[in-house]
Amino acid sequence: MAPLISFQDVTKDFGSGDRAVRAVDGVTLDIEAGEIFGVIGYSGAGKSTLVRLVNALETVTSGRLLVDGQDVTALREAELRRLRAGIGMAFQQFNLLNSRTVAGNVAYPLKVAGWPRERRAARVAELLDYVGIADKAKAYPRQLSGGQKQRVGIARALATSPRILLADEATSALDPDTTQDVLALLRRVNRELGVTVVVITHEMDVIRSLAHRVAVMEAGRVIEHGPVYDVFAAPRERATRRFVATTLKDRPTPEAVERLRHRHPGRIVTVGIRESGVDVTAALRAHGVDGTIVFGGITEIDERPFGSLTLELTGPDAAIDALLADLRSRTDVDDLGTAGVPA
Ligand SMILES: Nc1ncnc2c1ncn2[C@@H]1O[C@H](COP(=O)(O)OP(=O)(O)OP(=O)(O)O)[C@@H](O)[C@H]1O
Repeated sequence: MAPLISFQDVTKDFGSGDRAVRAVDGVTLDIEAGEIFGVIGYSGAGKSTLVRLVNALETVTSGRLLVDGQDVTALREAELRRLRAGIGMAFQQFNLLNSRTVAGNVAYPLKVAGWPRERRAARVAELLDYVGIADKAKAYPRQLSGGQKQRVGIARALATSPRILLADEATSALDPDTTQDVLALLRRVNRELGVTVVVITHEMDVIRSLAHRVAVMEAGRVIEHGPVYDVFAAPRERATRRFVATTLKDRPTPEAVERLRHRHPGRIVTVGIRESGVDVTAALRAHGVDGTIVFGGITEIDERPFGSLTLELTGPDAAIDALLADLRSRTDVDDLGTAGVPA
């Protein structure tokens, strides 16, 4: 099946001459129908610009961008309107109309699309019910919490039953609990309504708990992309490693290793815990080595186990070496050595 969104060497420049800024730089990337695709990067990396090209809020400078098989750069105004009707967008700052009620905000895109009043009312009721704020229909945005405002934003984005939902830092203004609620809603939108969701974020936790695949952006370029699990398990680029480190914190920093050495004179190693399953305890027993867990963390990414354990190993050197060789054949092992004898 052809991808729903296909960036083909897409570049976007703002301004020209000395003041030109290349916000998106030669991006080639496919987003498949039905997936939740995450785009992560630090501020200014070009994430917002990249997704704003999809609904033609920005125009492509060079390259080709296909959305649902159509070359966006070649579309005329009437066709662009149709394209945009098939793409919803949720924003960090919600972008609600403060002078309109919740129902009025959700009805707005339907009005623009020419829906008659009765059908609009029924659709709004259905949407508010779906996002869980049916009781707020008559409230005004200023009377809502951030999470409620984002539910309105998502209901509005879904009003015309788009195939694609672009969520630009949709949870960045929310507290952690509310963030989880909104992420759960986005997951439902994807699973139950079959909407392809593109999330932009600078938070790896959002990617970890929501996305199937991820692209990491830096200075306008996609520096790495793939299934979230694979990118987490084997990050190739420095920026990616930094993002991964922010979410799990399972591996000791150099300072923490120093502290560990003071408390634990034995050999310290970090063993990756992966889906392939490594029974560390059984391996210790088999090689006659004692192990004390001194650091670590295991979580799930895409519902698969992921993390690491750092252990202090004590026993004959040869036995420890044999143990490490055995573990290395099954997972990644980082040998941090012993106090005074770094590996
Ligand atoms: N309309 C514009 N005119 C000029 N430069 C722009 C415009 N929009 C974005 N840029 C520049 O393009 C680059 C990428 O910005 P963009 O907003 O896409 O990044 P981002 O990764 O989404 O960052 P943030 O998370 O801070 O929004 C930045 O250098 C920004 O200053």
